[in-house]
Amino acid sequence: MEKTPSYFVTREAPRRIFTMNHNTKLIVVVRDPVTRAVSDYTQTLSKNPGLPSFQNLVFKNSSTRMIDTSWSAVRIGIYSKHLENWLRYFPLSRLLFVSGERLVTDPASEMERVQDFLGLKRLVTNKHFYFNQTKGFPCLKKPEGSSRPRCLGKSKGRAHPHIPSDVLYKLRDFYRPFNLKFYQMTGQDFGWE
Ligand SMILES: Nc1ncnc2c1ncn2[C@@H]1O[C@H](COP(=O)(O)OS(=O)(=O)O)[C@@H](OP(=O)(O)O)[C@H]1O
Repeated sequence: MEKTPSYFVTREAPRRIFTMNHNTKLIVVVRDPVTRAVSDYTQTLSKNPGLPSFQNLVFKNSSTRMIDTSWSAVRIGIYSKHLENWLRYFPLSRLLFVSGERLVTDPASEMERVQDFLGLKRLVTNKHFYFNQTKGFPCLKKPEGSSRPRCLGKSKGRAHPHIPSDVLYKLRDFYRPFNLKFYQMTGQDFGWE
């Protein structure tokens, strides 16, 4: 097993992985691309506090308010475009799309889908998770090799900065057709508004 968020959006990755093993099963966690962009920005901001504001980066120029698709935080969320590249090499049945939202609201059922997809026994179930009020996310009750509960680290589930709502609307409008295309391609409605 191997993971990195960048595989899904790297042009050469499908061909390379297909050449390595054409039976590879691929699991992709996707979340609302607008929240994803803000999350991506938040992560970069944490490493570079002098970064311009989100609204400065998201538009090509502030008067036309055209979305800057060359900004990686925006580009990565155009899931339908990336999926097209993968479908040149892999049938849809080799890909599983996990909902990032349901991974938070109902991790056990998303983990069931993962285990079924991999042909594994459903060993990870509801009883392995609890909702940690302080973290604001589900955590593992008892990870393997430990008797203590474990949440993901500080860099997962960070507070996002406030982004003006008109900026978010613009971005939402931008993604809408790509999201619909993605729902059609995957046969899954992720419910991003
Ligand atoms: N259980 C649990 N605990 C904490 N965080 C959770 C959990 N489930 C999903 N998430 C969401 O995961 C987001 C971070 O994952 P990333 O994909 O950005 O990580 S990485 O790219 O592999 O570094 C992170 O995004 P941010 O909220 O923007 O920090 C979380 O929303």
